[in-house]
Amino acid sequence: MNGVHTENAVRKDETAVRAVDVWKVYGDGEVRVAALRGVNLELTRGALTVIMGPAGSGKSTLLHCLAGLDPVTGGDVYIDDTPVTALCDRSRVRLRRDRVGFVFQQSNLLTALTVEENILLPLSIIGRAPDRRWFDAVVDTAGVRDLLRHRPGQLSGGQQQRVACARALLPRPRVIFADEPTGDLDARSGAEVLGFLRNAARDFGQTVVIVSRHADVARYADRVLFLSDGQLVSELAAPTTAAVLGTMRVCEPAGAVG
Ligand SMILES: Nc1ncnc2c1ncn2[C@@H]1O[C@H](COP(=O)(O)OP(=O)(O)OP(=O)(O)O)[C@@H](O)[C@H]1O
Repeated sequence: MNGVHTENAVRKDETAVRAVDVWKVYGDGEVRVAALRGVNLELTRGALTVIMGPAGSGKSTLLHCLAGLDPVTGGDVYIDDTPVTALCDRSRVRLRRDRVGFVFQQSNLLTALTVEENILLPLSIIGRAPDRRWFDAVVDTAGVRDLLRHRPGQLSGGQQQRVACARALLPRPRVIFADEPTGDLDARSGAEVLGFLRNAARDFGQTVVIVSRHADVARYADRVLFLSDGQLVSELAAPTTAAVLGTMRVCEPAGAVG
């Protein structure tokens, strides 16, 4: 892929994200919900990890806690060796800005800007100039070169989401967190988005974490973790869709797996 390698690529066997006995409790009394109940995990640098589980199992909560978007109730999260959970609000904002990339179900592109301006926006905000070779590699991998002068309103949902992925990757974050990135897309567009994220991990050494409740997402993963009722209950390495469905049937309440 254009011979572009990141600093991440040579440090592939290190731990990029670590959670130690993470708890997240919402509310108290009768409305108390323990969304995460003692989650421990280590995610390897340069791997694409998918966190799966049924609706309400705590996937989004876990992603938000790992990414420093939400404070935890107990336990610790580290990105590299930085203790995310021990940072003050300002430092957490800086960590998210400098070291974390996000892709959400909606692409959240700015409609007044061109595709190119959207992709460059995170760097523009912090006054960093793009490395043109890296920009080209990211744009070509995302398959959006022909769209650079378009505005988001002129793109399909799948194209918009690939632009959002390119925007997340361009600053070379330590981790890209994606929350149901294909939730709004048809199968083909979803496959293109997931293919992009997998290539970012394989070819650029980008650490990627995706949460999803759809078994077909797992075929792009190096590793799948299964969350049930706020706890990690199982995992598979480089799984087939059939293996994922089998594990989901064991892990999930009856009738939850389609
Ligand atoms: N802000 C909040 N306040 C109170 N409870 C919450 C809040 N956010 C999530 N929860 C609860 O925490 C639990 C886990 O929710 P979460 O959204 O993390 O699950 P999920 O696996 O991502 O679900 P889905 O697949 O439907 O998005 C659920 O019981 C949910 O109702």
